[in-house]
Amino acid sequence: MSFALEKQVAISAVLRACRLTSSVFTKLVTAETVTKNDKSPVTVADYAAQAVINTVLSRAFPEDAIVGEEDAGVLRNPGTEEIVQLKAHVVALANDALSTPANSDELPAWSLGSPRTPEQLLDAIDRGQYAGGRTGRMWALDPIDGTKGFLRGGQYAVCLALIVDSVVQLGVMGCPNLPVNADKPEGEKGCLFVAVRGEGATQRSFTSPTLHKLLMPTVPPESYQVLESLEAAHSSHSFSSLFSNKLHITRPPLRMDSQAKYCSLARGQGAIYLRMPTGVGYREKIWDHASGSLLVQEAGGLVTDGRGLPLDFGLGRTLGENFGIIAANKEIHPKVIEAIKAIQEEESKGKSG
Ligand SMILES: Nc1ncnc2c1ncn2[C@@H]1O[C@H](COP(=O)(O)O)[C@@H](O)[C@H]1OP(=O)(O)O
Ligand SMILES: [Mg+2]
Ligand SMILES: [Mg+2]
Ligand SMILES: [Mg+2]
Repeated sequence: MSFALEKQVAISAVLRACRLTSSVFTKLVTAETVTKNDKSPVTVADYAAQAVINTVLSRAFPEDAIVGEEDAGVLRNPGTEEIVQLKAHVVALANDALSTPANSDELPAWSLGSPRTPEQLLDAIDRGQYAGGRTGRMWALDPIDGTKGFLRGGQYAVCLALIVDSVVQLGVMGCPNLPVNADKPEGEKGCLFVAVRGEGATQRSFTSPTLHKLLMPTVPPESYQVLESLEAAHSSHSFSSLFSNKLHITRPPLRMDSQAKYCSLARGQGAIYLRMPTGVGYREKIWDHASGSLLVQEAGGLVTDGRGLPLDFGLGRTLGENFGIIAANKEIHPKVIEAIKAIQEEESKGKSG
């Protein structure tokens, strides 16, 4: 199945959300960032982008479920003047993003309906509360993946995937701060990555609708480089350094926030995306890996957990008991799994010896 309509709708929704997040960044004030219960940040832009994308999806596919990262709980109980203003700003940004004219290849604003009331937009955010599961159609949405990257002006991605009966069929990611040409870091920024299962991985700029095919290159061992999280709390940097020693990798790790790592890997930067657990029992979320893992697979790579097991998108909102994430091209991937096993064996011998 080609999912042509789903692809067009997802591209339009992600591009609208990316324009919104980019416009917010330059004007963001501290009061517009809230700390969630898990201590991670959420900003006015995360809420507004989720409102925009869920509104577009609900209009095009009213029956589809959505598993989105954010919920509107904080905005529904405005206990302080700051939250009242945050809610007003979310509403204004979302309505603005839904009503501005788009490029000719996108869904036109008129097709998205008239301005939404605050209640409609909060309801749109909360359409993302679906619990996930084994069967049926559902969208996985991360309105801003890498909120810390967004806040520091680094990499972040607006990530949307369609999952049907636990299998990711479509992935669309917008990376506003990623250069269109990886070899020209100071050139035009704003890349959209699109993958459809069985049809390949593609990239385009935000401004031109032409999709360019991505194929992961063969990488000689002396050019291996590890892609990993910038945040040491998100993946084990110490394991990564043991791993680099094991494979005699001399290049320093390429650290960046968000699923921009999958995007970079798919277009030939780095060679191995290594995300090993830090040991605090964090469960990876499906919206953090659905679109990126499909992109890498469609570009010719393999994505599994650290034991070589496939990622299971049918377990609910998380990937369950998965152990880390490994993405690499098909030649390198088995070597990575082997190296991880060897390090773990050495570590356990060290502990028992
Ligand atoms: N303790 C954690 N371990 C692993 N990933 C985390 C943790 N806390 C948050 N994340 C999520 O990891 C992703 C960012 O990882 P990376 O380090 O690859 O940029 C984000 O989705 C982030 O959420 P968020 O979407 O809120 O930014
Ligand atoms: Mg978050
Ligand atoms: Mg995320
Ligand atoms: Mg997020």
